[in-house]
Amino acid sequence: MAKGLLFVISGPSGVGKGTVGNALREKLPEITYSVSATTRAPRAGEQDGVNYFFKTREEFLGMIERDEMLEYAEYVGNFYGTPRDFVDQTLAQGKDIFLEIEVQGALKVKEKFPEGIFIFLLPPSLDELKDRIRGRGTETQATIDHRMSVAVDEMNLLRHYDYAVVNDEIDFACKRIESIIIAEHCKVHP
Ligand SMILES: Nc1ncnc2c1ncn2[C@@H]1O[C@H](COP(=O)(O)OP(=O)(O)OP(=O)(O)O)[C@@H](O)[C@H]1O
Ligand SMILES: Nc1nc2c(ncn2[C@@H]2O[C@H](COP(=O)(O)O)[C@@H](O)[C@H]2O)c(=O)[nH]1
Repeated sequence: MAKGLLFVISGPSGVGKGTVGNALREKLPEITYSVSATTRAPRAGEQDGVNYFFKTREEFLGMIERDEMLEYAEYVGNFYGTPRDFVDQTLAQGKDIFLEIEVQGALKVKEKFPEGIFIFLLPPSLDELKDRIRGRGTETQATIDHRMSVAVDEMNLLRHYDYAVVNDEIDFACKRIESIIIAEHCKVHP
């Protein structure tokens, strides 16, 4: 059986990875998403095992020691990582898998899966990015400032990606990503 394709969608915090991801899941219910582990505290409404696997720092470090992470990164004071087994099992079943992760982690995945498809979601502008993070209402002013300063460094790493998708309108961004998925599956040498 042919293995599935691994898609990585990344981009700065607040650009809309989660929002576009949710819209894609509605349109393409067959898509499998990896659920990350994090040491960040849950936000209101977030559920363990659905949005993230919420871990203590000790539990997370244990997962790293046992080599259970495909990649992990420390981002704005918390650890985030992709559990390896679920990704391997999904690909082995011939299904595509989608990772929604920040840029340091995406580059680590690229070292291990150079055949992966790396999509960078861009904001229409930095001002719009700041408005989106602020508008979400989940971060303190200090965290917004920290995330914005990281965002500038992250956008300088766009050259390592295969595709750049501007998230101006959710529907347009979804269509662009759907087109990438279709094109990747039509490749003679995927
Ligand atoms: N195309 C868009 N136009 C306007 N607002 C948007 C758009 N896409 C997302 N948003 C809004 O921007 C905010 C941030 O979106 P979202 O939480 O999906 O970003 P994210 O990239 O997943 O963030 P993080 O990396 O911090 O998890 C949300 O309030 C969302 O409703
Ligand atoms: N390297 C990884 N980054 C991840 C993972 N899961 C999520 N993320 C990214 O972290 C930031 C912050 O997320 P938030 O939920 O606190 O806003 C964001 O860019 C996520 O995409 C992961 O497994 N590895």
